[in-house]
Amino acid sequence: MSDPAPRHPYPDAFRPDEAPAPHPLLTPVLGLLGTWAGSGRGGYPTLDEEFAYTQEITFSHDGRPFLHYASRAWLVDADGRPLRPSARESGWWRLQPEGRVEALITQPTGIAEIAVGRADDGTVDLATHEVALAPTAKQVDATRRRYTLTGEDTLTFVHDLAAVGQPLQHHLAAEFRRCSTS
Ligand code: HEM
Repeated sequence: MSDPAPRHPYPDAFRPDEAPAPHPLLTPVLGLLGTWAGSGRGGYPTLDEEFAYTQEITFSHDGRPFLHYASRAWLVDADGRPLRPSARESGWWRLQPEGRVEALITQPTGIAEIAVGRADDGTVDLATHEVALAPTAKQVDATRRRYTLTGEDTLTFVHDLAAVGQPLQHHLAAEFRRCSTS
């Protein structure tokens, strides 16, 4: 009798040297594969004060020309102790020729973004192509996300936001270290 609930036969890879072999179109983003943890600060003109946060990001692939992307953040106090869960999102980065990227990203706050941009020489720069909002979501008009590999195991991230009547401007900046992949 066959197993009624077989495990998925095509698990994701989190390292370039892990099976399955990465699709050639993933070459410009191979340095991002894996799990990253870091901390950052954020703010916005509509908020009373800045905030500090910690964030985990994971990029993986299954041999096809897209990355699975997942991010979860939590607010922390001045000593880095967790205060509460914060932004969470996941999606797909579809790699195209010449390092072009089409990213589909959704958040539990009712925001779905399609961002387009380029991956090149250790940086990924994504800007909004379209935003779709659930009926009760806050107004978000555009974002810009820049990821920069500053070393094999270090990554910076900056995020600009045009939302709730404000023009595109700084919302987040963070620095990450690669988590061990053994
Ligand atoms: C690490 C990721 C992020 C963190 C830690 C973060 C944190 C925050 C915090 C603390 C607030 C204030 C409201 C609250 O206390 O919850 C906020 C507001 C907001 N964030 Fe973020 N955020 C993140 C990513 C994003 C992204 C990716 C978007 C949009 C695509 C976004 C859009 C907004 C909007 C629209 C507001 C509401 C501003 C207002 O109503 O005045 N955030 N964020």
